[in-house]
Amino acid sequence: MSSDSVILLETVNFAAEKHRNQRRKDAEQTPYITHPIGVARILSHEGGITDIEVLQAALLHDTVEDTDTSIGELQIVFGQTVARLVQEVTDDKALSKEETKRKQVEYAPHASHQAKLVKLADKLYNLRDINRSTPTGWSAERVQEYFVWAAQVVRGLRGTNLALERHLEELFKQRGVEL
Ligand SMILES: Nc1nc2c(ncn2[C@@H]2O[C@H](COP(=O)(O)OP(=O)(O)O)[C@@H](OP(=O)(O)OP(=O)(O)O)[C@H]2O)c(=O)[nH]1
Repeated sequence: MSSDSVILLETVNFAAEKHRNQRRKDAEQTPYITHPIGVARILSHEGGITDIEVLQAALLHDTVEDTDTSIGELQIVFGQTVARLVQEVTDDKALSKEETKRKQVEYAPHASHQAKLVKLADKLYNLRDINRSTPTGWSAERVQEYFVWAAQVVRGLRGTNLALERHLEELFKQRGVEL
Protein backbone atom coordinates (compact mmCIF):
# COMPACT_ATOMS: atom_id res chain seq x y z
CA MET A 1 0.00 0.00 0.00
CA SER A 2 1.34 3.49 -0.83
CA SER A 3 2.01 5.85 2.06
CA ASP A 4 -0.76 8.20 0.85
CA SER A 5 -3.27 5.35 1.17
CA VAL A 6 -2.08 4.66 4.71
CA ILE A 7 -2.39 8.35 5.64
CA LEU A 8 -5.91 8.59 4.18
CA LEU A 9 -7.00 5.46 6.06
CA GLU A 10 -5.64 6.89 9.33
CA THR A 11 -7.49 10.13 8.63
CA VAL A 12 -10.83 8.56 7.75
CA ASN A 13 -10.57 6.30 10.80
CA PHE A 14 -9.88 9.32 13.07
CA ALA A 15 -12.91 11.17 11.63
CA ALA A 16 -15.15 8.10 11.93
CA GLU A 17 -14.20 7.63 15.61
CA LYS A 18 -14.84 11.32 16.34
CA HIS A 19 -18.23 11.44 14.59
CA ARG A 20 -19.25 7.93 15.73
CA ASN A 21 -22.33 9.05 17.70
CA GLN A 22 -23.52 11.75 15.30
CA ARG A 23 -26.23 11.61 12.68
CA ARG A 24 -27.22 13.92 9.81
CA LYS A 25 -30.46 15.92 10.06
CA ASP A 26 -32.27 13.88 7.38
CA ALA A 27 -35.28 11.70 8.18
CA GLU A 28 -33.12 8.56 7.79
CA GLN A 29 -30.65 9.90 10.41
CA THR A 30 -27.75 8.94 8.18
CA PRO A 31 -24.44 8.45 10.07
CA TYR A 32 -22.63 11.84 10.04
CA ILE A 33 -19.37 10.39 8.68
CA THR A 34 -21.02 9.99 5.23
CA HIS A 35 -20.71 13.81 4.92
CA PRO A 36 -16.91 14.27 5.39
CA ILE A 37 -16.22 11.15 3.30
CA GLY A 38 -18.56 12.47 0.60
CA VAL A 39 -16.87 15.89 0.63
CA ALA A 40 -13.43 14.28 0.17
CA ARG A 41 -14.82 12.10 -2.63
CA ILE A 42 -16.30 15.10 -4.46
CA LEU A 43 -12.83 16.67 -4.39
CA SER A 44 -11.05 13.60 -5.72
CA HIS A 45 -13.69 12.17 -8.04
CA GLU A 46 -15.26 15.34 -9.46
CA GLY A 47 -12.69 18.05 -8.72
CA GLY A 48 -9.66 16.00 -9.78
CA ILE A 49 -7.89 16.90 -6.53
CA THR A 50 -4.98 14.67 -5.48
CA ASP A 51 -3.44 17.01 -2.87
CA ILE A 52 -3.48 14.72 0.16
CA GLU A 53 -3.63 17.59 2.66
CA VAL A 54 -6.79 18.94 1.01
CA LEU A 55 -8.36 15.46 1.07
CA GLN A 56 -7.39 15.04 4.74
CA ALA A 57 -8.79 18.47 5.62
CA ALA A 58 -12.05 17.49 3.88
CA LEU A 59 -12.27 14.29 5.95
CA LEU A 60 -11.58 16.23 9.16
CA HIS A 61 -13.39 19.47 8.34
CA ASP A 62 -16.20 19.11 10.92
CA THR A 63 -14.21 17.43 13.73
CA VAL A 64 -13.36 20.66 15.57
CA GLU A 65 -16.74 22.32 14.97
CA ASP A 66 -18.85 19.31 15.92
CA THR A 67 -16.78 17.04 18.22
CA ASP A 68 -14.33 17.30 21.15
CA THR A 69 -11.36 17.57 18.75
CA SER A 70 -9.02 20.56 19.13
CA ILE A 71 -6.80 22.21 16.53
CA GLY A 72 -3.83 21.28 18.75
CA GLU A 73 -4.78 17.61 18.53
CA LEU A 74 -4.97 17.81 14.74
CA GLN A 75 -1.54 19.51 14.66
CA ILE A 76 0.00 16.67 16.66
CA VAL A 77 -1.65 13.85 14.71
CA PHE A 78 -1.78 15.26 11.15
CA GLY A 79 0.63 18.23 11.09
CA GLN A 80 0.47 22.02 10.76
CA THR A 81 -0.98 22.33 7.25
CA VAL A 82 -3.94 20.00 7.75
CA ALA A 83 -4.70 21.61 11.14
CA ARG A 84 -4.55 25.10 9.60
CA LEU A 85 -6.91 24.11 6.79
CA VAL A 86 -9.43 22.68 9.26
CA GLN A 87 -9.13 25.86 11.32
CA GLU A 88 -9.89 27.93 8.21
CA VAL A 89 -13.17 26.08 7.57
CA THR A 90 -14.27 25.90 11.23
CA ASP A 91 -17.03 28.24 12.42
CA ASP A 92 -16.64 30.09 15.72
CA LYS A 93 -19.24 28.46 17.96
CA ALA A 94 -19.25 31.47 20.31
CA LEU A 95 -20.97 33.58 17.63
CA SER A 96 -24.69 33.68 16.94
CA LYS A 97 -26.00 31.71 13.98
CA GLU A 98 -26.55 34.90 11.95
CA GLU A 99 -23.04 36.17 12.72
CA THR A 100 -21.54 32.75 11.85
CA LYS A 101 -23.27 32.79 8.47
CA ARG A 102 -22.16 36.39 7.82
CA LYS A 103 -18.55 35.47 8.72
CA GLN A 104 -18.53 32.60 6.21
CA VAL A 105 -19.55 35.01 3.43
CA GLU A 106 -16.99 37.58 4.57
CA TYR A 107 -14.09 35.11 4.94
CA ALA A 108 -14.61 33.06 1.74
CA PRO A 109 -12.63 35.33 -0.67
CA HIS A 110 -9.72 35.53 1.81
CA ALA A 111 -9.36 31.79 2.44
CA SER A 112 -6.35 29.90 1.10
CA HIS A 113 -6.75 28.06 -2.22
CA GLN A 114 -6.74 24.69 -0.38
CA ALA A 115 -9.41 25.83 2.10
CA LYS A 116 -11.54 27.22 -0.75
CA LEU A 117 -11.52 23.77 -2.36
CA VAL A 118 -12.81 22.15 0.85
CA LYS A 119 -15.47 24.83 1.22
CA LEU A 120 -16.69 24.43 -2.39
CA ALA A 121 -17.02 20.66 -1.99
CA ASP A 122 -18.71 21.07 1.41
CA LYS A 123 -21.34 23.39 -0.04
CA LEU A 124 -21.85 21.15 -3.11
CA TYR A 125 -22.40 18.12 -0.84
CA ASN A 126 -24.85 19.94 1.45
CA LEU A 127 -26.91 21.41 -1.41
CA ARG A 128 -27.17 18.03 -3.12
CA ASP A 129 -28.09 16.50 0.25
CA ILE A 130 -30.94 18.99 0.71
CA ASN A 131 -32.22 18.12 -2.78
CA ARG A 132 -32.00 14.41 -1.94
CA SER A 133 -33.75 14.68 1.44
CA THR A 134 -34.97 17.85 3.16
CA PRO A 135 -33.50 18.08 6.71
CA THR A 136 -36.14 17.32 9.36
CA GLY A 137 -38.28 20.34 10.20
CA TRP A 138 -37.02 22.53 7.36
CA SER A 139 -39.72 24.49 5.51
CA ALA A 140 -39.46 25.26 1.77
CA GLU A 141 -38.60 28.84 2.80
CA ARG A 142 -35.69 27.71 4.99
CA VAL A 143 -34.37 25.55 2.16
CA GLN A 144 -34.52 28.51 -0.22
CA GLU A 145 -32.78 30.75 2.35
CA TYR A 146 -30.01 28.15 2.67
CA PHE A 147 -29.48 28.20 -1.12
CA VAL A 148 -29.41 32.02 -1.16
CA TRP A 149 -26.83 32.12 1.68
CA ALA A 150 -24.74 29.31 0.13
CA ALA A 151 -24.62 31.28 -3.15
CA GLN A 152 -23.18 34.27 -1.27
CA VAL A 153 -20.42 32.06 0.15
CA VAL A 154 -19.72 30.35 -3.19
CA ARG A 155 -19.48 33.76 -4.91
CA GLY A 156 -16.39 34.42 -2.79
CA LEU A 157 -14.86 31.05 -3.72
CA ARG A 158 -15.02 31.44 -7.51
CA GLY A 159 -11.98 30.83 -9.68
CA THR A 160 -10.91 27.85 -7.58
CA ASN A 161 -12.15 24.71 -9.39
CA LEU A 162 -14.13 24.88 -12.62
CA ALA A 163 -15.76 21.44 -12.37
CA LEU A 164 -17.11 21.99 -8.85
CA GLU A 165 -18.22 25.53 -9.66
CA ARG A 166 -20.16 24.30 -12.73
CA HIS A 167 -22.05 21.76 -10.62
CA LEU A 168 -22.84 24.46 -8.04
CA GLU A 169 -23.97 26.92 -10.73
CA GLU A 170 -26.43 24.32 -12.04
CA LEU A 171 -27.91 23.73 -8.56
CA PHE A 172 -28.38 27.46 -7.97
CA LYS A 173 -29.93 27.87 -11.43
CA GLN A 174 -32.48 25.14 -10.66
CA ARG A 175 -33.56 27.16 -7.59
CA GLY A 176 -33.59 30.48 -9.45
CA VAL A 177 -30.76 31.79 -7.24
CA GLU A 178 -28.31 34.27 -8.75
CA LEU A 179 -24.65 33.38 -8.29
N1 LIG B 1 -28.15 19.50 3.87
C1 LIG B 1 -28.00 18.91 5.06
N2 LIG B 1 -27.22 19.51 6.00
C2 LIG B 1 -27.06 18.88 7.18
C3 LIG B 1 -27.67 17.64 7.45
N3 LIG B 1 -27.30 17.24 8.68
C4 LIG B 1 -26.48 18.18 9.16
N4 LIG B 1 -26.32 19.18 8.28
C5 LIG B 1 -25.50 20.39 8.49
O1 LIG B 1 -26.41 21.44 8.83
C6 LIG B 1 -25.89 22.69 8.38
C7 LIG B 1 -27.01 23.50 7.82
O2 LIG B 1 -27.95 23.77 8.82
P1 LIG B 1 -28.14 25.23 9.41
O3 LIG B 1 -29.41 25.25 10.14
O4 LIG B 1 -27.97 26.23 8.30
O5 LIG B 1 -26.93 25.40 10.37
P2 LIG B 1 -26.71 24.83 11.84
O6 LIG B 1 -26.08 23.49 11.67
O7 LIG B 1 -25.82 25.85 12.43
O8 LIG B 1 -28.06 24.75 12.51
C8 LIG B 1 -24.84 22.39 7.32
O9 LIG B 1 -23.62 22.92 7.72
P3 LIG B 1 -23.32 24.48 7.64
O10 LIG B 1 -22.63 24.81 8.92
O11 LIG B 1 -24.50 25.26 7.23
O12 LIG B 1 -22.40 24.72 6.52
P4 LIG B 1 -21.06 24.09 6.25
O13 LIG B 1 -20.11 25.19 6.44
O14 LIG B 1 -20.84 22.97 7.21
O15 LIG B 1 -21.29 23.70 4.86
C9 LIG B 1 -24.77 20.86 7.27
O16 LIG B 1 -23.46 20.33 7.27
C10 LIG B 1 -28.51 17.04 6.44
O17 LIG B 1 -29.08 15.99 6.59
N5 LIG B 1 -28.62 17.72 5.27
